[in-house]
Amino acid sequence: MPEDRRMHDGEAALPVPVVIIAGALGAGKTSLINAMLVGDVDLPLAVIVNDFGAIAIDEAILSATGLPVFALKNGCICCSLQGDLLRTLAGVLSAGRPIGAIVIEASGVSDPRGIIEALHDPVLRRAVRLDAVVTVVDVEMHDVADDLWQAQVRAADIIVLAKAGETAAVDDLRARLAGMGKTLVVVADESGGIPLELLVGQPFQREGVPLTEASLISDDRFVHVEWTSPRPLALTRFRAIIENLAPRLVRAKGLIRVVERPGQTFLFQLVGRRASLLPSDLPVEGARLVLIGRAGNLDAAGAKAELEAMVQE
Ligand SMILES: Nc1nc2c(ncn2[C@@H]2O[C@H](COP(=O)(O)OP(=O)(O)OP(=O)(O)O)[C@@H](O)[C@H]2O)c(=O)[nH]1
Repeated sequence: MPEDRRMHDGEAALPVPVVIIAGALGAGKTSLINAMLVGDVDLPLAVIVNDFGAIAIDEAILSATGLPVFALKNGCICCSLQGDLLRTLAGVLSAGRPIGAIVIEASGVSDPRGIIEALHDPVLRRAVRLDAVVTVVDVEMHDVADDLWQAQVRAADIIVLAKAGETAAVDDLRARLAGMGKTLVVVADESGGIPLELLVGQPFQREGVPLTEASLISDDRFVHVEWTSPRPLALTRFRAIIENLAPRLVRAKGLIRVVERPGQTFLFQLVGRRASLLPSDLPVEGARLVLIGRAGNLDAAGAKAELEAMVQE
């Protein structure tokens, strides 16, 4: 069981453990954190989440657990938001509530080395201690040739395999990861989680990650569309638009209401070609959507115009 780092009067505070959760867009990072938060955790946690855009879907999902969630929006914490991360961490630590550990969910476009570097801030290092860098890998959908995927894997102390279906696929992936020097590989349970004890308590020893401005993989290879509607959507029209855009989407998520089911919110998720629309208790007026694609492939303005036309019809 991780030690309790609550501050008591007159006691010097121990550094608060920090866990970074990294991984490709849609790999299963939020699901992993959600499963850990709703599990029987005997440690007061705070979560910092880096949604890619201003429409903070992950923040909404994780806030539903009732635990304190702090969002970093409009950028990527590994590069443009490093200063925001440090300010947010300072804010979490000085908020006056007991904090046993801080979980940072990186955006799917983050190179974890930028976050690790930010945590080396000399002042912050007295207050926080990086215990583990976790990279979530989607067993079915990952691109081993992608340099961002490789950077995320190489930076990890522990790899969590999400969406593990066929044993053969898991075995193949384990072998590939072993070839990259990654042998601490855990398969997420049915809820998408792993025991928090694996991550917090004993910091992993890691070699310094050599990092230069030039070697950090920036987030400008992706473009995103953020779109809100005050009115519910026609489901058939929404489906047709998403099917049309899907070949150019890497990731999409959002909360929508549909005219066919008044009063019910749905959580829309798309990773690659796999989409789901599930009832949700999260509030939304009409729709809040984020679509992400590769720069040069997704026409962000065109996609937004299509969505806009849907509610004008
Ligand atoms: N079957 C299955 N689905 C999963 C698992 N983990 C995540 N998913 C689904 O995969 C989709 C993306 O999951 P998220 O947890 O939002 O992924 P993420 O890495 O946080 O996504 P971004 O923050 O957008 O990069 C959702 O539809 C999840 O329900 C898993 O272990 N098994």
